[in-house]
Amino acid sequence: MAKILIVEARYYEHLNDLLLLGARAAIEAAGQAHETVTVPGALEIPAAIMLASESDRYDGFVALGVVIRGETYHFEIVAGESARGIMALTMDGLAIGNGILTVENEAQALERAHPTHKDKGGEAAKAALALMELRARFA
Ligand SMILES: Nc1c(NC[C@H](O)[C@H](O)[C@H](O)CO)[nH]c(=O)[nH]c1=O
Ligand SMILES: CC(=O)[C@@H](O)COP(=O)(O)O
Repeated sequence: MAKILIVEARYYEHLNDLLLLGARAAIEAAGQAHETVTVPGALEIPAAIMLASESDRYDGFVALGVVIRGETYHFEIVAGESARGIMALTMDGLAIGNGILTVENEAQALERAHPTHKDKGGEAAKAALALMELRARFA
């Protein structure tokens, strides 16, 4: 059984709960195991994945979080740099699904976080599982 580490940036509690529901359901439907760790914000997710990957305990990773645009340029930094960090780790060979929502408002986030709506948490988990399968195929 493979083990996936879910790294969640718990910036919006209720939205993260929905993303977690979807991600965990997808992993369990695939018959795999999961653990979850929490970081303060999306900017900390890439570092948390990097640190966890050094343990060799996990076969894949799912990044979950919500970044909602505010008044300043900080949205671009948080959204862009968390995505860039995750992509860099993915290109370094880690199987990571990116479920960090980068949206204009809470309504957009809710629609995408809800597992019975756009289920971006489940989508990210399925992406990580797909990369894990590809890695096994090419091994
Ligand atoms: N505004 C949001 C943040 N900001 C916090 C950063 O992610 C980071 O934790 C801080 O800059 C300290 O390094 N994080 C989110 O996940 N979502 C936001 O909307
Ligand atoms: C995405 C953010 O960092 C944002 O929530 C922060 O809000 P503000 O730009 O108004 O400080």
